[in-house]
Amino acid sequence: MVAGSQPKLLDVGALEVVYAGVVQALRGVTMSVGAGQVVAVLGSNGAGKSTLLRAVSGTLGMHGGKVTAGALRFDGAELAGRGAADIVRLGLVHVPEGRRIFGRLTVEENLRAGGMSVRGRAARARARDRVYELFPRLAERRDARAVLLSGGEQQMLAIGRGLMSAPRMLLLDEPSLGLAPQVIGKIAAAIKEINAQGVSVVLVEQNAAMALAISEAAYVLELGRTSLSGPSAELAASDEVARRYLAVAGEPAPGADGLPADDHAPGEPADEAPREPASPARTLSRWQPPPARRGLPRPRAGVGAAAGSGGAHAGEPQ
Ligand SMILES: Nc1ncnc2c1ncn2[C@@H]1O[C@H](COP(=O)(O)OP(=O)(O)OP(=O)(O)O)[C@@H](O)[C@H]1O
Repeated sequence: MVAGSQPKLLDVGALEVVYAGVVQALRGVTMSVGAGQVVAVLGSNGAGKSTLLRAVSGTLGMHGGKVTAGALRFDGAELAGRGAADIVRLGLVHVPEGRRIFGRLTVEENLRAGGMSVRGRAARARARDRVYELFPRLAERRDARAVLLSGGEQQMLAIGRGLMSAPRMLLLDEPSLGLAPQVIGKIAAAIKEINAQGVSVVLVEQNAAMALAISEAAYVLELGRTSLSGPSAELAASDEVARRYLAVAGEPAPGADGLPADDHAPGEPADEAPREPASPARTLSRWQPPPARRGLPRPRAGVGAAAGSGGAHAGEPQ
């Protein structure tokens, strides 16, 4: 069971999406997110994760995609046929992959752009202050042009900009992409804090260890279908997920709370990894079945102890 005991805020039912009239990207994906939950969506490159977020946020059209079947509801409201701006007004905000911030604008100006739909100067100032409280580093760099920020700071800014319209749910697409482990820990901690402040989160990630550590429930997509779903702890403990998505030979996964031991201030040079996935081994798309591990440590304590764990099952999670 994923969200049965809580009222469902987001309901996706048997969703099918086609790009350019020919590429079938989603083939009947069902997902539900309860109010106050963090739900992770995992899967390899091309599995359909970004497509799922685009469908929910009404941005598929910008990419030449179209929902061809299925249901999409947010807090009971039908999302089909609504434009992206209308969906933001409902309280659903999408932070797409790749930190699409305005490089030539300052941090403050980027945040202002994110709050344009918010009525009232005082409400906008409150939202901005909340972002600066969450990310003190952004406050320090408020007058810096976004292009000069480190990768971690840019990701904070992308999330902060999404928070400016005071969403009820954030759709985060790969916030850890290209960041060093200690920065990923900071992003994970921020997601937990945002959630603690009452915002539900759908977290698309290739960093399965981080995503499972901070989410309550998770869905695994494969070739446009849900192949596994269940409580995150059960998925993390299942042999199949460990074998396919948590195989990190010799590299520590984030701690059980998703936080790193290291606590560098964001923006320091050590923060930013080269702009590519931090490690092939922890990136689902590039993960290859490891050769015989020859005594290498298991990636997480307890992983693999529950082969075929009852909580991780295909399709509908209920
Ligand atoms: N704009 C597009 N036009 C045509 N096909 C697309 C488009 N965007 C995605 N696709 C295809 O849809 C499928 C799902 O892609 P999607 O980007 O949703 O996967 P993903 O799981 O998010 O992968 P990644 O981790 O690489 O972003 C893939 O086959 C992809 O090639």
